[in-house]
Amino acid sequence: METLTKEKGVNSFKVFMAYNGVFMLHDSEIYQVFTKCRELGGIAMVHAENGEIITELEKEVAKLGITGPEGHLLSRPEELEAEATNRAITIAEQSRCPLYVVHVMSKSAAVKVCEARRRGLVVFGEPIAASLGADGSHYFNKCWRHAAAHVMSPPLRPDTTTTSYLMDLLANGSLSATGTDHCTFNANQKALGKDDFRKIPNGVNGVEDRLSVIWTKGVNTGKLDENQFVAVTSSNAAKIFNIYPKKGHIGIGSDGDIILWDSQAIKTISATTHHQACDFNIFEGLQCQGLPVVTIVNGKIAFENGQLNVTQGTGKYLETQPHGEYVYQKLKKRDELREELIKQQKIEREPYTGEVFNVSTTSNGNDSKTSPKQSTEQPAGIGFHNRPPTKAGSRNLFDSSFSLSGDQWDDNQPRTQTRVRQPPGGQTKGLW
Ligand SMILES: NC(=O)NCCC(=O)O
Ligand SMILES: [Zn+2]
Repeated sequence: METLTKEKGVNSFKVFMAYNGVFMLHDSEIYQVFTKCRELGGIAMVHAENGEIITELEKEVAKLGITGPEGHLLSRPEELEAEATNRAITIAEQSRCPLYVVHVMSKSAAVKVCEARRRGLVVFGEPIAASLGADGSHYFNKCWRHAAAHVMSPPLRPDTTTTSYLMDLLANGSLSATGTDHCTFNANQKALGKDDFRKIPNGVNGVEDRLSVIWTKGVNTGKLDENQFVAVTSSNAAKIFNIYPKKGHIGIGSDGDIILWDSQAIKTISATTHHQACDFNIFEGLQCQGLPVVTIVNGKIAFENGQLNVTQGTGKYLETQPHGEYVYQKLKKRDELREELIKQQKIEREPYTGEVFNVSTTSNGNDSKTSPKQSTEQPAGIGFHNRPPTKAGSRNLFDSSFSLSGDQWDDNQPRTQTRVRQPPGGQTKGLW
């Protein structure tokens, strides 16, 4: 990560909480990535789904005889997206790392992003063209090819109000930018999973249609105004990833990447007319009003009159710098204040000078040495368990510190009786 940031112009890192056994990271690993990311001034990105539970649900669904694409949806309920989103936010908060949640697909995951932002955390949520323009009913389509073409993760949601809900959250600033997660496969590639939904390659289209889908579903419905459209499709992302105003802005000094937009132009999206090397389009049949009519890239016309005019190899790698102000300015200030606050909470004490006993409570790996030792110090013959500590060094939870007779392992150590004069619930004369 350090090499990428310092030498290769990379300022964001995506971690996966799904794809168990392949890309999935565990919480401690995510914490380490986020901590490093924060140290480098980068932005952590997350694919938020609970990969371990997905594996279990996949097995259950398959056991019930479901092999088709609907199994993909049934084993990835939106609660698993919301849980992981919340967990990623929690880890980001603890590591004080800015977080960008990619492909927000469900209402409940989006709500987790909203709640975090309401608490002032530096968290951004990105719905995509697919979650704003399509829904999960397609997984139940009778045609295998059709259903499989929609397989992506997290999946499209069967709740058909999800698309407009996510658009509302873009409009009120709770979600920040829109992406596509464009990752297409032809039917014969999706067919890897023809007998087992778990083997269908994940991914759908989005790049070509993103702007028209968002204009149609966002601006034409009165949810977004034109300026918000520009913000959520372009300038917000440029700010978050620290390439503004080179990108995301029209002005002197900015790159000549511009589209001319015709808000009245109409087209019906179809795989038969699109410009993508893919035999399916998840927006097939969607009538869009609002289209790019001319696309200018780096000052040159790349698309006009429905014709693409690009030369392979003219794209440029864009380096991104860490510690972008838009994301990091307030984080730096917060760090200063946090350090101050922690210092203020330090308590000056006289050092403890009494005796120190070994006890059975081991809470971390460092105590593992004392645990076997203390077990030999227990009074002999009273029948306590003597299990060694767990691999992680914690007390073995099967190892009780009590015996059936009521004896306790430290009965040989002196105890003092305590009279509680002001117990909760009122005074008593008895002993507690
Ligand atoms: N999203 C998806 O299904 N495919 C792309 C890989 C990923 O981000 O999960
Ligand atoms: Zn992903």
